Amino acid sequence: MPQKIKEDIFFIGIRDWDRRLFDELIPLPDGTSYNAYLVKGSEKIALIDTVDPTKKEALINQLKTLNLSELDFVISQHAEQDHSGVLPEVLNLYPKAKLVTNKKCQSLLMDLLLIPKDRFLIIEDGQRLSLGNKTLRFIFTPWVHWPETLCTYLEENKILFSCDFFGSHYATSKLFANEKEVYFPAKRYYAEIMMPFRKNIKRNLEKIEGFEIEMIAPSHGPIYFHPQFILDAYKQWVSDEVKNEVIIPYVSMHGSTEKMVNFFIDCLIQRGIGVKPFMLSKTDIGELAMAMVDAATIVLAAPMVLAGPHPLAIHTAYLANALRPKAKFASFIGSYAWGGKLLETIKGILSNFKGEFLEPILARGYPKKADFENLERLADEVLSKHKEIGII
Ligand SMILES: Cc1cc2nc3c(=O)[nH]c(=O)nc-3n(C[C@H](O)[C@H](O)[C@H](O)COP(=O)(O)O)c2cc1C
Repeated sequence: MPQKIKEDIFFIGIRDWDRRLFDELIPLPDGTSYNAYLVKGSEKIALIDTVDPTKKEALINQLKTLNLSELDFVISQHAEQDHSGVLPEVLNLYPKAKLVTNKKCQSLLMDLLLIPKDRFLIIEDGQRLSLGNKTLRFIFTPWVHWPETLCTYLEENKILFSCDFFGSHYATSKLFANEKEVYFPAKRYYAEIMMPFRKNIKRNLEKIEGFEIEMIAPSHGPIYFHPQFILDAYKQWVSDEVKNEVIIPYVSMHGSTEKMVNFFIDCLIQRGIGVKPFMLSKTDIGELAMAMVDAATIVLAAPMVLAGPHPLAIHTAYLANALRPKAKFASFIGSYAWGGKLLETIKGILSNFKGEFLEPILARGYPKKADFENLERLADEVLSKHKEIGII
């Protein structure tokens, strides 16, 4: 059933309580929601985004419940199918409706969903669209997280419809966000989806700060009734500030690397450094991504397998490189028996990393006295680097 947000403004999103994987990659411990919104002006009616195609019927039913004789505009803020996937059906149902979006989104929608060109009404950055007593203003916010992304500001009610920006994969019966509940799902979402575009997010945050915002209505997760909380959280996440923390994603087949990792964890704790280990064969990669939002140092740990790093370490290095965390230091711990290309392979994958590589520690087989001494030395170096940048 549609839920009223304010007079003539409705949430007609769908909660996907049971979904456990997104993009065939991202774990969804809390499910998700696809939020569509309906805005009724005195003269025109606009739908903002649709839902994932798997929830097509549920959205159409919500629209039918509202008894609309016609829909004038369908705003598409993002071409990805979890928001655009039901556009073809909606446009069929309301043949007079114009699909309102920017040129980039038009081009993507034509290719992804085969929407004919004559259905579009193309808008420019900052343009207004009058619904009578309500006015929509479009704010282009590129790269949150695709090139075409835009937000819609409802001027009279000071509501920012932000699509994926500020979203969270969090299915909840609450329409409005409870700050404590939504903080970690929103941070996880930022880490997985937004972090690679940190610099763009920063620019877009500054851009929307020019608007007086009383409510943020994203396209995943609950609505922010007190948006300052999520704006402040985003400012912190996109800042260059890092925390006195070391993340250790690790894998070990026969216990040698694990022994080194456990010893290194103790060394760091003794030096007053926060540690977050992640055993790669078990970890939820969303948790790992979330830890990458603010850790100062990442130390990957893995043994040699078939002349290179263990494949799980390769996968993680690839992911970390793509997510572009703001870590300032990185290193490697591992074990081998006869040789191969371990460090070269990892460093080659981490091509986006612009920080400093600290001397890695490789043990031949099970770690021995000299290896433990080297791990102590690496912990000392991490300590002095964290002191150098003023986080201890
Ligand atoms: C399937 C497999 C392949 C391996 N390939 C290599 C290799 O190419 N080069 C090498 O130096 N060691 C290789 N090793 C040996 C391991 O790197 C070595 O035993 C290491 O100490 C294992 O560390 P772990 O106890 O943390 O798993 C291989 C081991 C296994 C089980």
